[in-house]
Amino acid sequence: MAAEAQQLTVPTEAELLQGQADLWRHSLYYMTSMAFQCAVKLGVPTTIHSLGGAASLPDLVAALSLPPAKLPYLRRIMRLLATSGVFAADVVTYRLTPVSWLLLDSVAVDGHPNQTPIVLAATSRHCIEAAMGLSDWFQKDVVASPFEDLHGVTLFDGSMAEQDPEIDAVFNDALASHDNSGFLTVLRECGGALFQGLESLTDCCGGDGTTARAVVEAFPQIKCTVLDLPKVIDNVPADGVVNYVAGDMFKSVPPAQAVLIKLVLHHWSDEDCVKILAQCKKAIPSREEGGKVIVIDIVVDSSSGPTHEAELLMDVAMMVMTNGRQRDETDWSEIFTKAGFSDYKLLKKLGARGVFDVYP
Ligand SMILES: C[S@@+](CC[C@H](N)C(=O)[O-])C[C@H]1O[C@@H](n2cnc3c(N)ncnc32)[C@H](O)[C@@H]1O
Repeated sequence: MAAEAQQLTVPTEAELLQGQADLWRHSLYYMTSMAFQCAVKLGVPTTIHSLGGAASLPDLVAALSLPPAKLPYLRRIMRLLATSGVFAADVVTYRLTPVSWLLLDSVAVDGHPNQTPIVLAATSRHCIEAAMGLSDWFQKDVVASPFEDLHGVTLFDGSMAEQDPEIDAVFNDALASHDNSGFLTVLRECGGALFQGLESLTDCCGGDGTTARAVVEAFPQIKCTVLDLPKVIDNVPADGVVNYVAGDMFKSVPPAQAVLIKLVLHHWSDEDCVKILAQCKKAIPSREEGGKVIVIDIVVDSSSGPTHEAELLMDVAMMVMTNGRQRDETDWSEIFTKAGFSDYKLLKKLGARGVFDVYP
């Protein structure tokens, strides 16, 4: 012990000063989230877009109908958000960045729907209070997530709507905008490899059928079925394109040549994923007959940088909000094997998402 203590190197004065600045950063990161939420709620991205893509502070204050006395405060918020990459700034104007392009009302850029609902859900009182309870949660012997432990409901629980319809609507919008984003990129980058030649497909937890309709539009020969909970399916109007089935994926998945399960498994524990995938496997024929499960989900990689940081933040978000987690390729491989699959291929990594073909 003493020998170990002698080897401790005390940080230099300069390092401690840097450490203090880092401590402020880590304690106050939530101010970035709150400033981000504030700009989104005020409608700053859409306003910059409607002003031609560049706006000065006086332009913004006028267009947003803010009291002129708030201009210096808005400057401080915008400076922080420009430093964080949400907006770009030169001496007098603010412009959109890829982040703020994702937050425009009525503008879906390259099939990415407006991501405002995600910002509002992630920065909602429900999520923040659950995250604030993490240390208490660690000391309790409970299996429920901090969110469920605090609020008494899970994210997909029907009783959330009864308890608080407003926040239930925020979460439903957030899930829809999150899950529907980026699928056109998947179709473009690996649609042929995934869907060419398929006769039928079940989208397990396919929500309102947005993904299934995009598949049928690109591959009209595929007969698509969407499975989701009754509370979701009961509110989806028949469209004559997709067959909607209300059910529970833990009990059975409608049979098809392939099952798609997109951005679902990261919400569930390893044990639950094995149960869900086992039901998916029951729904498909053998590999020789073209049977496969298409898993699209986050794959944590070992690199560093903003995408990796986003993957780790999403991992802790899953810990706080659900019993799920984000997984690296080895974790996914173990789950596929435990669920009885013989082989898999990671076809593509698109941003943080991985696209897998998993074979029975
Ligand atoms: C994260 S969303 C996935 C949406 C969809 N896969 C997409 O990419 O657009 C989760 C969906 O799972 C559904 N769900 C949750 N539990 C389910 C269950 N036991 N059986 C069927 N669907 C379920 C929810 O209603 C919700 O629509």
